[in-house]
Amino acid sequence: MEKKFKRTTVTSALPYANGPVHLGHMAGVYIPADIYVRYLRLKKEDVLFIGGSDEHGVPITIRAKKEGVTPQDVVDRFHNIIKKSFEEFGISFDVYGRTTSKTHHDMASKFFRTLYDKNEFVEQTSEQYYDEKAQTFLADRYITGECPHCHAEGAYGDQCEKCGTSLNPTDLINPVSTITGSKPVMKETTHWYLPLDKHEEWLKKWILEDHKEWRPNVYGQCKSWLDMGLHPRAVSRDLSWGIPVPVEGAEGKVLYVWFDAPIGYISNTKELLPDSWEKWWKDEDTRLVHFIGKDNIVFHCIVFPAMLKAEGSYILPDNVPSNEFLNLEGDKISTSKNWAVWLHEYLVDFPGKQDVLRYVLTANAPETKDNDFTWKDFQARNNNELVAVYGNFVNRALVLTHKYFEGKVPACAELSDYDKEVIESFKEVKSRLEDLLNNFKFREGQKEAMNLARIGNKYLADTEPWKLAKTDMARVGTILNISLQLVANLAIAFEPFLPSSSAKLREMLDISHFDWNELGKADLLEVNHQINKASLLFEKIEDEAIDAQLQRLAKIKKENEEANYKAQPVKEDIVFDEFTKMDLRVGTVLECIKVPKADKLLQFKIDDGLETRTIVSGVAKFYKPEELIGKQVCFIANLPPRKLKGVVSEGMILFAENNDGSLTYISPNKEVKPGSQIN
Ligand SMILES: Nc1ncnc2c1ncn2[C@@H]1O[C@H](COP(=O)(O)OP(=O)(O)OP(=O)(O)O)[C@@H](O)[C@H]1O
Ligand SMILES: [Zn+2]
Repeated sequence: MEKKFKRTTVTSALPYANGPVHLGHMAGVYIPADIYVRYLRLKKEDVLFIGGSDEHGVPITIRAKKEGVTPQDVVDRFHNIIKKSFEEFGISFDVYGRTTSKTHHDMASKFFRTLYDKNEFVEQTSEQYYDEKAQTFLADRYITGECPHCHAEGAYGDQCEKCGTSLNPTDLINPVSTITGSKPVMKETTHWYLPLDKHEEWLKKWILEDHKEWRPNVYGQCKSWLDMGLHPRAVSRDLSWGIPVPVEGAEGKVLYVWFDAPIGYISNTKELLPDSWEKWWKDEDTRLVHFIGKDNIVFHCIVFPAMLKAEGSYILPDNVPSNEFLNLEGDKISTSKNWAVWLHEYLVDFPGKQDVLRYVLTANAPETKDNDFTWKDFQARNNNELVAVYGNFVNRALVLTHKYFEGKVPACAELSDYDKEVIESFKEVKSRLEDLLNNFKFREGQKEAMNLARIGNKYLADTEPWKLAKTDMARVGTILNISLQLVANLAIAFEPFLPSSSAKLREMLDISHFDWNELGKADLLEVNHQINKASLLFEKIEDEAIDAQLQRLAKIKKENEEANYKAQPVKEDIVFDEFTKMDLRVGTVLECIKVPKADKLLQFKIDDGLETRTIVSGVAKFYKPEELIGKQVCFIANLPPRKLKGVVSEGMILFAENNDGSLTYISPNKEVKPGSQIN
């Protein structure tokens, strides 16, 4: 039997304070967590929603060094940007803390010390990479090299971003220090390890047997980690930015960021509730739920539970509803490549449209597999669903009420069978929606809410009250009463998903509050209740706004291609004779025309010093024919003639191909006699 809990602690992954938050973060973690929490609050359950910034770790120190500021400056800046974005999008944290707070330093330090004193760590001395120039060990992102799995260059000491494999610095091929660029040496250092292998037994039972209800993606990832066998994991690092290891003789060592970050959930709870935080973390009647993205599954399902268990006084998570990843226009979202839609920038371009983004990101949430965000889909969902279905229905119901009944809720006359059917159909929404939300199925849940508006639109289209106004006002009253009850139901059903639209709707209905328990009822608005004027809930998004976004992304893509350009590797050696066999010459372009019926081809007449020869080249995309007349070009003179689209080409003009694929002709930098040889 399912356990009945007294309260729920909901955590959402601590965003790393090394950049602002983007669409992927919202779709993966914060919107689903917020929907869930709002839903529980509406049901009047006891719930705490914990958030905060993750402010330690190497990428922050690397950024600080690059910008010539302190790590504290970096995290202060991004903590504030991130916190503000969450507020603007209605992510309703009870507390939003940070891991640089004193409360957290004390909490994490104490946690480590407890495990240390209980002998839950193993201490190991091993040889690790050390940068002699910078006089420092090279943890995580301070070291880079070739990935041993996919052989991509630039893999980091903790992970290859290309293939996603997590790595140890010693796995890297040809490692170099990212601080000085020098080749590191091996040097002995001592660290503390959490022996996950000792926890394997109970973790297997707890996850694989007792939590079969976890999402298949989460369960599957855990199973594959457990099947591979767990190994001790270092929980300290030789770094200066972080929480000092609270053990004598551990100078210059800090807690590994993945050890301290999840403890941040606990610290932030304590920050909010200094005296009563413990019941949210230690009482068996508390249900703990972690919202995260898929790259955090192992930490929340295996490492953090092992830490909690080792400590001994904490509860374990009841569920970890992790999402897969959201991509952007077909490519992986990446902070370092600026391939993202940043929340604060979105609001500059689409002011007041927080709920539109919430809607689209939930409609398209990566709940079972990776999904793609596209601006065209964003526009279509806004225009065809929010505007045409939800907004349209609300607007029609309210406007007609004002038109025929001066904005007063009309009474119901006798109900037709069809009216009764419609009322029945929205009665069922509550249990269906609850079932979906209880099981973290937010996409389907939102569809269910939207279905109320579809029912409403169909009801108005079928009953056509505007045609009855001259003949049967009592019937018009009935139809509008039912429609307005549906509108009130929409305000409740959408409350967890689109909170600001629901607030707007309540304002239009002049009702300050609805109870979740009222969802599905057909008597939410009393007869004669005066409603306010209708205003638009959603507005159409035009093509220009979408084109501007697509252009911005195209520009970023181009800049990334430029930045990542690398020349092709050199071809295999040839023998010198083969080179001398090639007859390379300079010629002067006498004529140049487009080849008829061939988009790509230009036909040249070249003075080669002996005669006039015809050469065809596929460069019509890059040059207008007249631009090339009179220019000197280089060509291969001794290729056998070849027919191209009906024209015989006697040789090949040489072009340099740029990284974007464009072609540029090669010319001697001073005029030479036509036919001059290139040696
Ligand atoms: N594209 C995405 N889709 C879904 N979830 C994501 C995405 N990107 C990040 N997340 C999740 O958001 C949470 C916070 O992310 P975090 O701040 O650690 O950034 P990150 O994973 O380093 O992302 P990035 O490299 O884009 O900055 C994590 O749980 C992570 O799994
Ligand atoms: Zn790789």
